[in-house]
Amino acid sequence: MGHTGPNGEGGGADGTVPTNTTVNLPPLTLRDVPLLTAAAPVVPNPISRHPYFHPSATFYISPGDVSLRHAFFDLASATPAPLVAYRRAGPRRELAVDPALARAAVVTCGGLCPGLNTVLRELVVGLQELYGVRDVFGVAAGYRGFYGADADHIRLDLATVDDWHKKGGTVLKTTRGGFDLDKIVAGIAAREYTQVYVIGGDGTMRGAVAIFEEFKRRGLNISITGIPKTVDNDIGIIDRSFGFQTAVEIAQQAIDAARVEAVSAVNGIGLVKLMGRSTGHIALHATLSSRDVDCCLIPEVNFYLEEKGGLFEFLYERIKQKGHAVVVVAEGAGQELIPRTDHQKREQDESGNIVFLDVGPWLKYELGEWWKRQHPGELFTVKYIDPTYMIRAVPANATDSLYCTLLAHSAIHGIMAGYTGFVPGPINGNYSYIPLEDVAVAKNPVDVNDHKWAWVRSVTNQPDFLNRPRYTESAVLPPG
Ligand SMILES: Nc1ncnc2c1ncn2[C@@H]1O[C@H](COP(=O)(O)OP(=O)(O)OP(=O)(O)O)[C@@H](O)[C@H]1O
Ligand SMILES: O=P(O)(O)OC[C@H]1O[C@](O)(CO)[C@@H](O)[C@@H]1O
Ligand SMILES: [Mg+2]
Repeated sequence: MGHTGPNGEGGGADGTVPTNTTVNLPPLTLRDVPLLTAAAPVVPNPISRHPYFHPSATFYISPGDVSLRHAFFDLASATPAPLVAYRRAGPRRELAVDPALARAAVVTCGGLCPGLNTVLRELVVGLQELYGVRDVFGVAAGYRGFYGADADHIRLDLATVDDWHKKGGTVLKTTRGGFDLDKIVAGIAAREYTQVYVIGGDGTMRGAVAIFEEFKRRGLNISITGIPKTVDNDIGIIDRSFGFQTAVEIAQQAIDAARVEAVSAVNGIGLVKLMGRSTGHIALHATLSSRDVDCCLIPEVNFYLEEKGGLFEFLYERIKQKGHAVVVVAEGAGQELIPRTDHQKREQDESGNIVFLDVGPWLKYELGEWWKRQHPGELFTVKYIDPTYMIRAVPANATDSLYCTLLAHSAIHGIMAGYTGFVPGPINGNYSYIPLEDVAVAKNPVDVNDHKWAWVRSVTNQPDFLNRPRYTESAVLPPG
């Protein structure tokens, strides 16, 4: 069978396209990244003069190279979506920045994530070894470090960062909050930084956009790039964020332990809570990797506890079938079901993120109470495991280390080419430069209509919770 062209063109009477026929694709839009307005005169890339490494003819990215946002196209669609392209990341033959005049600042913001130190190390290594940038500074403790004391600006060199990739966390320290745009930009200008590398999650990217705009408003010839970090994998457009795969791997240990505890009890349930505020990627991938999970609860899927088709009835049935059950719950799942006080409804962290209630102990308690009511006298055990910080406070695994290295180097190549206000990241495996403003607003929820969630459902055989009987409102405690 052939494929139908976008407008039914090129095919036989039935509208199909014979194989090996050229098909007209929709127009292509380049989501370009900005260039520094006052880029320096063109400088040949110093990598060309490297004493040991002689770049091949294809080493440099050509000015016309782009990567496509979507790898799949529906040739049968009558209204095909426009194609979106991004500039390919990588070294350019000619630079718009003179490395001899560059002064770089690197900073980490937001929560921890495996690989932060690897990115920091590779930024220093790439800037100094590949491009010969002498002045590289680590800014301590997140955005507030930019307007902190002299001691918050730490000169970095190859010797200093040598073993950083072996360490979890961030040697530079990180904080939430403290985003004072005027003070940050004034601090950057006062220290005469010419390029700024910001490593952080969605909030950090929104901050970087504000800094980028302020640079423009003040006419400052300083470039900025955001290197996306989030263990939750909740940043859109890019394939995934670094540290995520390490977190999924470490989560296996918690699921294994939960299974052992559940199997070894009479009517045992092993309950594991994993990170994931607004997205359930860690829980989803940990479930698919483990194969031992009977039910995976994520923020994107509403569930209910009691009544027909609910979680508890399902778990009871599963225990009757095989003697035990394992449940993985993402921290953001079921938040609307947990009773909360007015104060709890308003609570925020320093960055303004809503503070979630702890779904794990709540679920364990509700499950225990339900069992006592429904099955009095029957033995029952829930073992609850909360590996929250254990899955992110570790060094990156091999896959993430490689990823962090390529991200850091992509960021440097882009900055040296004169780009600013961009995020480096893989799109369908191709490292690309994406406008910061696009990444700052692009979310990455689990698509419950795509194959991945269907795989979870087929691996766990869990209910879809669509036949919710009586719960229609959030459970809310009376004021006080
Ligand atoms: N809308 C915004 N505008 C400017 N700055 C922001 C904004 N949102 C957050 N920030 C700042 O960005 C920094 C990091 O934000 P946040 O604590 O939300 O972490 P994050 O970058 O989202 O990382 P993660 O949530 O993955 O740990 C903080 O200093 C915060 O003040
Ligand atoms: O306790 P902290 O450091 O504020 O971070 C917790 C949050 O950070 C994240 O790991 C995102 O980085 C979330 O999954 C989690 O809710
Ligand atoms: Mg965030």
